[in-house]
Formats: sequence, C-alpha cells, structure tokens
Amino acid sequence: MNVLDIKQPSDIKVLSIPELEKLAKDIRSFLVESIAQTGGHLSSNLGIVELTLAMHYVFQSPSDKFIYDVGHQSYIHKILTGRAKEFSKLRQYQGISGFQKRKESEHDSWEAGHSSTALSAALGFAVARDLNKEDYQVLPVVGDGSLASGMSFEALNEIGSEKRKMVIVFNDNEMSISKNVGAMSQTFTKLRSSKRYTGFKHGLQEFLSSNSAGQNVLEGLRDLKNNIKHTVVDASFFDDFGLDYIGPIDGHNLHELIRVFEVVKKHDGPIVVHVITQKGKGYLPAQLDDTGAWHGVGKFDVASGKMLSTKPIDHKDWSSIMSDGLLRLAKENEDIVALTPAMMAGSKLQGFYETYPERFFDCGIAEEHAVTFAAALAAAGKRPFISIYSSFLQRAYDQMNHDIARMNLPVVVSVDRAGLVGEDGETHHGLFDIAMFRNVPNLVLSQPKDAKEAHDLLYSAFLHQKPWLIRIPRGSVADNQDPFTAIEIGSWSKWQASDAVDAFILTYGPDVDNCIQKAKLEKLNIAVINARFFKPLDTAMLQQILTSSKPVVIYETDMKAGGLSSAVLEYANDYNIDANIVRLGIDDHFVCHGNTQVLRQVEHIDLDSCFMELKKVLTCD
Ligand SMILES: Cc1ncc(C[n+]2csc(CCOP(=O)(O)OP(=O)(O)O)c2C)c(N)n1
Ligand SMILES: CC(=O)[C@@H](O)[C@H](O)COP(=O)(O)O
Ligand SMILES: [Mg+2]
Repeated sequence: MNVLDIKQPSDIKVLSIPELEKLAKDIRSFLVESIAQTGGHLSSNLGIVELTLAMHYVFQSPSDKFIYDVGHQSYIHKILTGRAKEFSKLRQYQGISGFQKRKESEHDSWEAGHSSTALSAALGFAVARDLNKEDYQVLPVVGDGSLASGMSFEALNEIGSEKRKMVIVFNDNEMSISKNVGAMSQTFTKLRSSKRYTGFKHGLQEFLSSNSAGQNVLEGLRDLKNNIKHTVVDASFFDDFGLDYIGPIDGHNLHELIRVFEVVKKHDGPIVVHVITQKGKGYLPAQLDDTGAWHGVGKFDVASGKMLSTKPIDHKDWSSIMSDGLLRLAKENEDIVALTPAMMAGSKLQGFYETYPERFFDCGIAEEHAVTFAAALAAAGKRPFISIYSSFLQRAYDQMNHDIARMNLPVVVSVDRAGLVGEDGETHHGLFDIAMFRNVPNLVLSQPKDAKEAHDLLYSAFLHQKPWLIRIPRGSVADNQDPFTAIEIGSWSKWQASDAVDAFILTYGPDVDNCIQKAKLEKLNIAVINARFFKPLDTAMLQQILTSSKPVVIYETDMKAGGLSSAVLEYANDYNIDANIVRLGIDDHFVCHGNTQVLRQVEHIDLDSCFMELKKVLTCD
C-alpha cells in the first residue's frame, strides 16, 4: 500500500502483519523525506510508527478518541487519517498543522501543543461519554517526559478514583526533548527493566487459547494480572494510582502491540499500556541523538544528515547570546545558578551545564515548579537565571506573581521565543507575556534590540536585587562580545534623523534597527525610539514624545491589548495628553502557523505595513 493512497484508517485494517511491517518502513521513509523538505518534529514520530499503526488497526477512529499529548508526535495519525498528501505544506501558512487540529480532521478530537494535557482531556471525554450513555474508547498517548509533569499527575489522581474506561498509552522512549530527567524517569527505568509483561505474555497466550469456553476476557485478564502481580516489581507506580497496567511491551513489534490492544480494548476501567519505543527509530542520525538535536528540525540533507541552516555566518541564536553572557557572568559570580524546565537544548544551556554541572538544574516539564524553585533559591541568597519559552511561561503565571514578584526576589528570567515563533503556530507564539506581566508589581520587563543590549540587560539584571525579565525572540542575531555596560532601569534610547523630526516610531527588539535602517534608506525625517523597557516605562522620554505634537506610530509585533501601546495610551490618558497615536500590533485572535515573515504580512505587522502607517500620518500632518 502506498503511503499517499491511505484515505482512512480502515484502509490498513485489511493488511497482514508483514504488509503492516512493510507499511511502517514506507511511512518512516516518507516522514524522513518529507520533513527534510519542510522541517518538523522528526524523532518522536519515527519512534511511534508501529504504535500508531497498531492503535488504528485495533481501534475505530473517529468514534474512538485518539488524544496525543503535546501532539508533536501525531504525524502518523495524520497519515493514516488521509492527510499524507498535505505533508508538503506541513506547518506552512494555510498548510496542515504540526499538531492535532480539530478543524483539520474529524479524527482530531483534541488539540494541544503544550505538554501534559492529554490525561485531563481523556477524563473529560470519558466522563462525557458515560453521562451521554455512549460507548467509545478514549486513547490518550502520553510520553515519558510529559507523564512526569504536574498536570499529568493531577489527572492520574482523578482518573484513578473515577475508574472510567480508557486505554492510557504510555510511550516510553527514555527521552523528553533531550534525555529524560528526574526521579520519575528512574521509576520508569525500573518498570522498563521488569519482566512483568514477559511473564504475563506467556500466561496470556495460554489464557487466550483456553478461552474458547467463553470465560470473560477481562475477568481472566485480571486474574492473570493478579497472579503475576508483585512477582518482579514490588508495586508499579500505576498500581498506586489505582490503575491497571500492562507492560513493558516492545513498541516496534506490531504483532505484540496488536495482540495487547485487542485484549485491553474491552477492559473496564482505566488501563495503562506501557510501550517501549526508540526515538528517531530508522533514521540513524536521529536514532543516535540524545541531545534533542533531531527532536524538532529545520530542513536537512537526508543522505548526510546535515542540517541546512539559513543563519548568516556571523549570527548566533538569541538563546546562545543569552547563555554566552550568562557564562561570562557566572565565572565571576559563583552565586549564579541556571534552570530550565526541560528545554536545555532549545535554551542553549548545554555549555552552562557542562561548565557548572552542580549549578545547573533541568527541572523537567515543570514550569510552575521551576519558577518557585528559582524563587526560593533567590530567597536563600543565590542568583538564579531561568530560561523559559514565553508561551510555556503562561503555565507559571501564578508562580511569577505569587512567589517571585510578591516577595520581590532577584530572579532573572530569560523569556525565550517571545513574539511570533513561526511554524509551531497558535500554541507556541509568545505573544502574551507583555500583557501578562506589565501589571505585576516589582517586575522589570525588558527586551534588547541586539546582542550587545542583550548582554547589557543581563549584566544590569544581576547588578540589581529585583525580579527582571528579558524577552528574546526565536531566531538569530549578529554576535557581540564587547565588555558589559550597565543600563539604567526604565531607560529607553533614541535615534533621530534630525533635531526636529516629523514623527516618532516607538518599537522594541530587532525592529528598532530595522526601522532605523529603513528610515535612513528612505531619508525620512523621523525618530525611532527603542522602548527596551515595558515596565517601568521611560516616562521622561515618553512625556517629551507625546507632548511634541508630532505623530507617534507604536509598532509592536505582540498582542495589541495590554502591550506597549496600551501602556502609552494609559499614560497619555492619566496625564491628560492629547497625542496623535497610531498602533500596530496583533488584534484579538490567535495567530496560526507559518513562516514568521508571512505571518507578519498577514497580520499587517511587517515593516512595510509600519512605514505605510507612518507615511499616512506624515502626509496628514
Ligand atoms: C508546557 C510545555 N513545556 C515544554 C514543552 C516543550 N516540549 C515539547 S515536546 C517535549 C518533550 C516531551 O517528551 P515526551 O512526552 O517524552 O515525548 P517524546 O518527544 O519523547 O515522544 C517538550 C519538553 C511543551 N510543549 N509544553
Ligand atoms: C513541541 C514543542 O513544544 C517543542 O518541540 C517546540 O516545538 C520547540 O520549539 P523550538 O524549535 O523553538 O525550540
Ligand atoms: Mg519521551
């Protein structure tokens, strides 16, 4: 069967095991070839080809609900539900999403992007099913990284007492993005090395062959389980939650997977199927990687396994700029410690970990815990630096407010992937943090325009005893290794074409220099203000600008509501200033996936849109 010909899951139900095995191989080749052209989440998908095939072989989508945690590993589900032809536009504007999407297919009953929501969602579907007196299976697929996160535990706690029918597929590949961490990962290792299923498997075989007399499969299964219980592992972690458990099962053995799913599908109550898979399976560079480099990739050359970087030669990722600066500071200040909630690779903190392993903490997918942990480190006299992606920081709003800001603790937060992130789309754009934190007392909220300013803000943050957030976008910037210079809290900077300009652009981040360049190129008599602090504002400069009687274009690429322009309007209102203000920013909707430049155009927040608005106000003046 050709991968591109699959229209619906029933197409594969007629295949024999050897045919399914051949299809698994073809799907892997398809994934590698296709993701090499578009970029995407490669390793996690290569790891669950057989698992997804077996699930769709046994269960009935869309009536049975396939719920992928995070959703980055749902590509095979997409292929088996008729979307293979759309992979050439995977994650591109108006193409299919890299996650499950309800609008995309009736087979996507749930969507995510952030981790550890699948078990709560599964309980919601299971309870609604029972209340509606319906009969379908609920199938959350949760990885070992996501299972060790707080939300998953909260859900397990309730699932164990509600006892609703569901098959929890625990996809254990010993990896989060990079190597999985924490005590839970050790518990999983213990389970993985147990012989529970091997013992169970022999019993199962006998049981199934002697079951023609019509003995209830599930009762038999339970007896069998009770018989082997406690034989190898004292008590599985899942038993303690009141959940039935089968495993560990070889996640690349289709025959075994199908047999187990056939048995558990009518099981009454929640049962965990523990499946061992290998991340990156079938494509050697990904299979051998334990750093996370092949978890999410851009375009690459299949034959050599070389990533095709579009970064200019003198550029570095913003995350690397921050971690370089941190390393320079940490050398002089032994109190500096670094934290990440499971994003060591993305936050470029490997160097810090290798240099100061005892001062580095990978907290796992646990943003809430990581922020409070950092707060207490600061309360005890350390100088924590924590890097969190803007959209994942949404998880830790309360801890930022209640633990860090309220106690005014000196934690430096690198708010990574701030602004539009591109292909990951809705769930990952970092568009809300300015609005989220602008109204929280004690916080300093800043964003550098370039690498030099990133280092200087970082240096300044460690000079003060205050909680200080530094936003940095996805992507790269020209490197800079100049000595540090302190920046005064709340100070903006200004470039002006002349002493008497005709208008102002108020902006932040890399758009500051983009605007200056364009103004120079077009010989416009304007000033560009680098509003590098959202909180506190440079009220002296703002007062001057707003009372100059010249138009002010506020150009931001985050949510308009609650952002910089909101702050300026509040100031103008409070001080009774009647200024000519034009605002660019994202209106009240979620932004879809696609290339960042394309999204900027679609949202009318690209540089040309900014200058079009500017020229309109200049000609009106
Ligand atoms: C709240 C949140 N924090 C961090 C991430 C980033 N993230 C995406 S996938 C992933 C690893 C998940 O590991 P696991 O569940 O084991 O899945 P695998 O990729 O190994 O299949 C992480 C940390 C996220 N999506 N959501
Ligand atoms: C699925 C997920 O949440 C991560 O894999 C994310 O896609 C990483 O983003 P970056 O590529 O920006 O590190
Ligand atoms: Mg994993």
